[in-house]
Amino acid sequence: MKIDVITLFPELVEQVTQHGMPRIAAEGGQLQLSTRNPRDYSTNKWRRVDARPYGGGPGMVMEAEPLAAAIGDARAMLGSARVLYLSPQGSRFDQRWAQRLSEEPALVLLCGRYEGLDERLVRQEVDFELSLGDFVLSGGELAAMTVIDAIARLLPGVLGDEQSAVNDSFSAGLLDHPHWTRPELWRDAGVPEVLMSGDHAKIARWRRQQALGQTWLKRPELLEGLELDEDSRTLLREFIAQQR
Ligand SMILES: Nc1nonc1C(=O)N1CCN(Cc2ccccn2)CC1
Repeated sequence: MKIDVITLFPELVEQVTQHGMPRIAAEGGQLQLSTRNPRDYSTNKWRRVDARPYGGGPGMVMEAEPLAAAIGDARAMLGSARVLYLSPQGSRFDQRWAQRLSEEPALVLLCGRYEGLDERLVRQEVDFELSLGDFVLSGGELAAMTVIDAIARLLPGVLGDEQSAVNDSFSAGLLDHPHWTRPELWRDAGVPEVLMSGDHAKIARWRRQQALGQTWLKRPELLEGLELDEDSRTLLREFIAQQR
């Protein structure tokens, strides 16, 4: 998968393939990341790419033309690529979006700064507008790096088999089950007996119940979107009964 990121801070975004799963994906050839600075497409000698907003008001707006030219070059290099704009106005990014985007052959990620982009550029060039959440960052770069990380782990061959199980719980729409590791006793707190039993079927069932229970406790709205099978409903009822 090819990703080209249009950003005023290429050196920041390029850090994302220096660590973790994006690094593994880049070294393994599953992910090819490139960056592009809109200032290289500026038509003025100051390399400015922002201007004052029509209608007045604070801050600056990124001009359409340098961004459109950068997108044009990115698309020429990648072949037909969808354009994703990271902004607080977008649809909420989640694991389903990560899965959906990881199936694209190529993406152009657009990182905005200042107060945003000229609306005509958004309307004419942007295919997806996504938000990481209802908060305001300094720019789209950290959001783009987060999206790249979430996509990279889903690319074929990047996660080992044992790790893809981690994905399963999230992609199944549930929160993860809790984890314990050595020492067996820490500050007088031990480990649930079932995890020491060596009974892998029983452990898997207990972990499923914990994932269901933790989701019920912390993010009940996630359960509303799921069709639980009879066994899961039984596990959840048992968990809830134990809470009382
Ligand atoms: N939340 C987020 N999820 O994705 N990106 C963000 C985010 O906060 N930012 C900061 C502002 N940038 C520029 C901007 C400002 C206003 C309207 C559109 N664009 C975009 C990226």
